[in-house]
Amino acid sequence: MAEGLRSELTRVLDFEKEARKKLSDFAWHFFSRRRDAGQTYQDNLDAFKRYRLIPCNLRDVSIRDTTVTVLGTRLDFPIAIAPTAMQRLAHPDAELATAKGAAAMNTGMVLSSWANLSLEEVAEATPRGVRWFYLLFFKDRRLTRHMLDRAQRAGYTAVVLTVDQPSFSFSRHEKPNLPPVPVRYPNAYYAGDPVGLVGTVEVEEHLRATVKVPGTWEDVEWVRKNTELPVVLKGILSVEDAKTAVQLGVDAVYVSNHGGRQMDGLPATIDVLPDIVRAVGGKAEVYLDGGIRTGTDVLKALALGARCVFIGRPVLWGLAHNGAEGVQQVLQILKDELSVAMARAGCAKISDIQPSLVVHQSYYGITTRKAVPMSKY
Ligand SMILES: Cc1cc2nc3c(=O)[nH]c(=O)nc-3n(C[C@H](O)[C@H](O)[C@H](O)COP(=O)(O)O)c2cc1C
Ligand SMILES: CCCCCCC(=O)C(=O)O
Repeated sequence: MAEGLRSELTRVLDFEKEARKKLSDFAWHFFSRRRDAGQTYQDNLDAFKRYRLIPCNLRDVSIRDTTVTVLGTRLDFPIAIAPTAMQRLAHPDAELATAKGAAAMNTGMVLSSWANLSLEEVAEATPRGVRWFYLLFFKDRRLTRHMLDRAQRAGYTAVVLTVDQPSFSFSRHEKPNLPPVPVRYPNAYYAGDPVGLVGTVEVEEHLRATVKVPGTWEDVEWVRKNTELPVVLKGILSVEDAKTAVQLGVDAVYVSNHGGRQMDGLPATIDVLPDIVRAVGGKAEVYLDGGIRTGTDVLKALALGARCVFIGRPVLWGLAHNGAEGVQQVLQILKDELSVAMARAGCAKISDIQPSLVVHQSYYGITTRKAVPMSKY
């Protein structure tokens, strides 16, 4: 671990415990939230353990190179930050701290449209960072275009469209998921007010009127044709969707089940990854998130065809623990663990990580059945 980042917390899950101590009840429950019984959330974690690693020994792995190129940009390691809403709930520096932590590690960050700071504020604080922007679908396409232009002008280098949210928690049939205190969403608001929205009722009304749910393939096509930025589709789980995405010319397919927050009963992302990689057939980059907590999780995802993985909650735990430095610590732990795992697996560089490194436990006749705990959330 880099000097200055020494900590008693040596594993990513240590940060979860620390975050619990620091976060308000609302923030803790919002971040931990999982849909219904939490089966998908839990399966994201358990599924990684169902894959076994078969190392190749006696190779020279004394020097490891974890660098990777993602959408043409070089990252020091293939672990980046997934978009997560409302980071002010974790730390007063909110998305600024996350961006600084990512930039310090030379990896990428996706800024959420539900960020509490404007995309320009985040960009100004980390001019050399690698930043992508998660864009909402808006009913008014002039607003979509306005946000695309803002993101590009501020130096964001890709647009991420989240396609697994055909409804939001603020839709009428669900309990609102908005914080009890006034918040700013300067990237979700229009009408030229730079402060953004405050107040729960106002937010809900505005969002119902403005945000287009569900987005459709037509919206994806429109965005692709109306921006020079590469387009990433986040939330793909089916082969059919992956094929359509490729046909529409998207640049990357991002396998995600929204960390189990959107719908329960979905498969673990690592389990669907090989089929998606096959369907994409090298015509777009493939990413994955959901349940990544260790370097061996990352190694398995890369072996099964992901070019890069993203982490959601672990970053929020690091942020809650210690702002930008906490985010950096979480990333450093995963980077170090990946490097060690690569050495033990016989891989000196990322391209040495091949599918033959991973075998599903069913190959050995092992069929673990684990009870799914009922969620407390
Ligand atoms: C508190 C929270 C807020 C999130 N907000 C967004 C969001 O604004 N947009 C989005 O596409 N995904 C959002 N996600 C999903 C993450 O991008 C990611 O898919 C998920 O957290 C990955 O699982 P992990 O937390 O196990 O790493 C959110 C997740 C959490 C935990
Ligand atoms: C009104 C704000 C809704 C934010 C939804 C963010 C999200 O994707 C999540 O999983 O939470």
